[in-house]
Amino acid sequence: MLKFDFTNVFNEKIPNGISENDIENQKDVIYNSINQLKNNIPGFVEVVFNRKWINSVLNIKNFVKSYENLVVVGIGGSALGNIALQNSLRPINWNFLNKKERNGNLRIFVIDNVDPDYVSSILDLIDIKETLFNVISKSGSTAEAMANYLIVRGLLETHGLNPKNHLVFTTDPKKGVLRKIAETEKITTLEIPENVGGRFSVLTPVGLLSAMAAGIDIEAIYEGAKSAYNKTINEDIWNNPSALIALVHYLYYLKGRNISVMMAYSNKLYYLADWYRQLWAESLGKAYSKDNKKINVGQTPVKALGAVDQHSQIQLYNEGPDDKIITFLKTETFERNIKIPHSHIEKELSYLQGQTLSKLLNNELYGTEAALALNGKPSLRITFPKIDEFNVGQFIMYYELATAIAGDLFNVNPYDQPGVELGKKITYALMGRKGFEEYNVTPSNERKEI
Ligand SMILES: O=P(O)(O)OC[C@H]1O[C@](O)(CO)[C@@H](O)[C@@H]1O
Repeated sequence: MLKFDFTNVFNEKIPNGISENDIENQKDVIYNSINQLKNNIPGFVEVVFNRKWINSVLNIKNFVKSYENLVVVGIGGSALGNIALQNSLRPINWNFLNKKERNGNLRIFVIDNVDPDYVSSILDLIDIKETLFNVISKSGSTAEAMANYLIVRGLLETHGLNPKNHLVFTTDPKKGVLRKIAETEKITTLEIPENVGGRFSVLTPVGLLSAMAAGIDIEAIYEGAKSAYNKTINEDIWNNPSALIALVHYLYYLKGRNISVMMAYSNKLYYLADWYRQLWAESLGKAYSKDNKKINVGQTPVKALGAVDQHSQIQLYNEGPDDKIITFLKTETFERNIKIPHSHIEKELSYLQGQTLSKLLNNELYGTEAALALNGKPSLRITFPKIDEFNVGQFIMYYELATAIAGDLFNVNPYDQPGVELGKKITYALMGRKGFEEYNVTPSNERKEI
């Protein structure tokens, strides 16, 4: 079970801080929000109470396990959840282990960008004959995902391999070009539920396939997610992590704290912060309210890694503008630990010798947290007793629900992303896609470069 500590959110040293009364005053909005989550269960919650999605992935387990590598091709919500699960629940050196050390499980790669240096370097690493590609796109129209799919497909054909044997399409059940191709060519497909958008889709087959392929216990992730939902639909606001996360971020936003930093004191948890960035940014950064008034709201999510970013960001967090609320992610248990040896007699080093790295890292967290509190900066802390499937499942569901509740507080629709469309259309026009001519902009002539 994750533990949540909001003590430093209510710290009296914070100039223009929030009080427990401020939370109590929002109870009605929260009750409405929770009732919505109970009576009108969102698609991203429904999936974890339905065996269908896990079964759809287990059905192709033997096919998947016959490969050495799984390469996910997708971007945004189709990639970030995969990356977060892989990095938090498998060792950081996973892809360097041999098959026996991986218990027969697959190496996992994610191609989410269209930087040719990056794509080539991943393709260089794998033996294509031993590789299964999971092309993930809800819409089937995202340029980056489709370009990389075409590259992979071309490569398979160049090697004389039957694409059908090396491809899985994870896409909308009815719509989109991937669905059409899959039907014509009888390519294996997994469904992304119609009512679950990309950034909320990690617990659908989008995230489940690569997790299963890496030997991650997907049932335990679901158990964690279910327990988070059950805790969130309780009306005791003080015992409701999702509601409190949403509320403290919203109330501090109203007081000018328009940046939400998630600072993980664990390299494994860092990728959850990356996943959170899309969730919080795309869901809450909106021009219009639910009742169509121009409001231009949103809180900018930033990720940071402890202790590394103490030496790059913390000066700013401690002394810079009062525009941030910080969430610390902590783990009580590391898979491995390292004792710092006694190598010197110099007393400047004696405080380190004989101690462990885990103790140093967590004390760095406490030090940073205390310094921020003394400087009047709000922070909360989420503790993982252990980084395992159950707790990661909880974390994901708590944050998806917090985002839904924050949508009500900010009075925006957390499930759309109209602001992404214009840039996409201009790109289509620049790439010569028919039907998008009106979006053509002249990229170079009118600009001045020095
Ligand atoms: O799965 P798709 O449809 O390719 O979309 C990828 C990503 O693009 C967006 O639609 C826009 O950035 C995200 O919401 C989504 O996660």
